[in-house]
Parts: sequence; C-alpha cells; structure tokens
Amino acid sequence: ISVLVQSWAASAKKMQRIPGSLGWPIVGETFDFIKEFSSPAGIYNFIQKRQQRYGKVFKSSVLGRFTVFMTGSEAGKILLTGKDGMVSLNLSYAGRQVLGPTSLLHQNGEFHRRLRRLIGEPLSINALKKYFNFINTLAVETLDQWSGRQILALEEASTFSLKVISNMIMSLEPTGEEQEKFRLNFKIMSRSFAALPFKIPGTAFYRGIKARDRMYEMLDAIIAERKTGNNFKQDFLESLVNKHTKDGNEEDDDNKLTDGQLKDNILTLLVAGHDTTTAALTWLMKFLEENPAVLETLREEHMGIQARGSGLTWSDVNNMPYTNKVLNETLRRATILPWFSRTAAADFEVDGCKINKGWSINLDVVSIHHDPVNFREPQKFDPSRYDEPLKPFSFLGFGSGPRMCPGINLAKLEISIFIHHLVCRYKWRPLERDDAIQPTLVRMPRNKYPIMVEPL
Ligand code: HEM
Repeated sequence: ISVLVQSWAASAKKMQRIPGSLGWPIVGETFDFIKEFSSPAGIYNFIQKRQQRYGKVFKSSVLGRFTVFMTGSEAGKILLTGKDGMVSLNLSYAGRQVLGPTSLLHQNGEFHRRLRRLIGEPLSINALKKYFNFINTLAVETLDQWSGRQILALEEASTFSLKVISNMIMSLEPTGEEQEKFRLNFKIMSRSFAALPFKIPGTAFYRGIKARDRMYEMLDAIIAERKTGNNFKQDFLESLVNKHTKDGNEEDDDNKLTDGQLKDNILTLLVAGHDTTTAALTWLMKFLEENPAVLETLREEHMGIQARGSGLTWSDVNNMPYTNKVLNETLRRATILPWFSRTAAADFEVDGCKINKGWSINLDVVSIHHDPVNFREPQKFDPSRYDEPLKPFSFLGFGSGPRMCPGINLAKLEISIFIHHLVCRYKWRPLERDDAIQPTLVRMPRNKYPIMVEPL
C-alpha cells in the first residue's frame, strides 16, 4: 500500500499546475463520480461543481486514472481535430481487452485513416440503400406488437437495433436460435466494458471475454463459409471478405484486412452502433412525449408522407427536415456519449493550461451542449434552433473530426424509419416519471422508459 501511495503521489505531483483536486490517494474522487453518475443530471453535476470552483480545465482522479476534464469549443477543436496524431482515443483497459488489438478504436494516424476508409465504404448512404426494405419491414413488424401494450421502450429499441445491425453486418435472421445466441453473447460482452478487469472465473469481465470468444467462433464459421463462395450474401461482411481479406502473401496491401482485423472491427461496429442507437430511440420517444407541440409538428411531416399512399420510400427518409432537427435536438439534450476520452499524443496548451503528452483527457460534451452561449435556453427541447447555422464545435452528437461517427448514416436511417411508423400509428404515455440515468458509458434512462402504447 505504501509503494502504491508513493507512486500515486509522484504521478500527482506532475499535475500540480492544473487546478482541481485529485481526492484521496489511489481512490481519488471515484466515489463522488459514481454517486453523481446515476443522478438525473449524470456526471454533469460532478463536472459543473468543479468547473465553478476551478474553471473550464480541471484535474481529477476517477476510476483509477488521473484525468483532466475540459470543456468549451476551443478544447473541442484541439482535442477532436488536433494536428496529425496529436490526440488518440483513450479506452478503458476492459474495453481494450474485449474489443481486440486491431479494433478501429485503438488505432491512430495513418492506420486509423485506412481502416476507416475500408469500413466506412459499406456505411455510406449509397451502400445503405439495399438495407432499406429490411429495416422498414422490421420496424413495422416490431411496432405491430406494441398496440395496446405496456412496454419497456429501451428493451424494444435494443432488440430492434441489434436485429438491424446483425442483419446488415452478417445477414443474421431477425428471429431463431442463431439470433438468440448472438443476442445473449452480445449482452454479456457489452456488460463487461464497465467491469473491473479481473480475468477470474465468475467475474463480469471473465464472462465478457468468454462471450467475445464465442462471437469470434461464430464469425470464424461465417467467414470460412463465405470464402468458399457457396453462401453469397449482400452484406457488410461479404463486401469486406471479397475486397479486403488478406491471404498471407498480400501483407503490405493497403486495401486488405486479415481475418483478425475483420473480426475485431465487426465487433467494434456492433458495440459502437448498438447501445448508441438504442439510447437515441429511447430518448427520442421520451422527449417527444414531454413536448407535445414538437410531436405534433413531427407527426405532420410523417402524416404528409403517409397521405401519399405509396408507403415509405428511400427518397422519403432522405428528405425529412424536421425529423433531422428533432434527432439533433435529442442528441444534444441527452448527450448520449457524455464525454470523449483521449490520450494526449503530444504536449499542448488549452485555456492557459499546459497538457503533457500521455495524459488522459476527457472532453466534457454535456457542458458544451448545455452552454447558453451555444444554445439559448439550453434546457428547452427546441428543434427549431437548428434552423440557424450553429457555432463550430458546439454540437457534437456524432462527434467531429477524424473520429466522427462513421455510423451516422445508418443511425439516421434506422431512427427515421422507426419514428415514421411510430408517430403515424401510436400515441404513448410513460408509466412512471423518473429522470435518473443508468450508470453506464452510454447515457440511457435508468427505468428503461416504461410506456403504455395506444393506437392513434
Ligand atoms: C444515434 C446513434 C449514434 C450516436 C449518437 C453515435 C455517436 C458517436 C460519437 C459521438 C462518436 C465519437 C466519439 C469520440 O469522438 O470519442 C462515435 C464514434 C463511433 N461510432 Fe457512433 N454513434 C451512433 C451510431 C453508430 C452506429 C450505428 C455505428 C456503426 C454501425 C457507429 C460506429 C461508431 C464507431 C466505429 C466510432 C469510432 C470512430 C473512430 O474512432 O474513428 N456509431 N459515435
């Protein structure tokens, strides 16, 4: 313990110049942080109290890490766009272990750019067109089950978005044994991200690694089958297997991926795309119910589409101006990813504070999204604020710069289709009022938003 405390104090000394408190030796301010995490305002309270005391840039020690929290558009610009390689993503140890060493999230600089180009192709608007019918049918089938029922919106959104992404990536059927196995393994694996990284049987982390291995086995079998050419499918995996798989002698080919890279990154897309879309859909329903005038205007847009009588089309989903604003406002108010973690890859200065290479930094996005300088009356849910151009680095719902979300088109597609059928068919009311937030990396309502759904 004495050695630990001494090494903690030595590291703490290096941060002397940065305002803020590192709390108790070793545990730092972790307990305070966790307590605030599940309050209605989430970590916003934790951050706001310290910002008032120390200013826009302050240090803390949470979850075993010395961290500098910073906010504001200037910090956003430096951290998100930086000079080449100036900042890199800072994943938790558990996250790094579970996602595998070649995940996009661990890469920086040139390799990161190349990987993004490869996996970004099948996520472009044009490439997504072929999934429109599947997503549309699945949304209708999912909503068919809702009429006159009490449901947990978050559970339903989670099932829907997992079915979409698993079908899109590897043509997994939305029902049946394979889907169930996949769903179970995925849930166990997702839970392990926030777990303490002890690889001991019985722990959440151990179970997560085992579930990850079972998912890799499943992917191995699918990739092997696809390589035989006997089971052709028009999905994400096929486009990567065909165009990009390395076979030994093509080591230095820039447009090829090994099986390991392929698997790590398929898992990365599943993880990055599932909880975020689930949370966005759930918050959207909650905010719409709490803001009837917005719901009314949104419904008009969708009833207009329905009134044409030709059913929802691909061109409709690309032309829903008010829906887009409602989605942006949802992502601003909910701020699903409350902070972006980075490791400083070089020394730099922000708001007069010198940051050293290697330090862990969190950009506090909740404060940027609720700064009255960026958004007048920030607590108000008001989609019309997107009628005007926004200030640079003020809206970060999908991030910005080289690490901006590559799944943005898919997320918008899923959400627009789902919302169209939802608002045209149903009204809903919450079964309890509770604004508490789940203490997970992705912000979601803690009560999973239980609602009673009735036909319009
Ligand atoms: C509404 C849904 C979504 C939201 C709000 C969202 C939000 C974000 C944000 C804010 C970032 C940047 C994080 C940072 O800079 O640290 C990000 C990155 C990322 N997102 Fe999304 N996302 C969503 C859906 C998706 C989907 C559907 C996919 C995949 C199909 C996806 C894949 C990724 C990946 C792989 C990254 C990391 C990019 C990189 O490091 O280069 N996301 N997302």
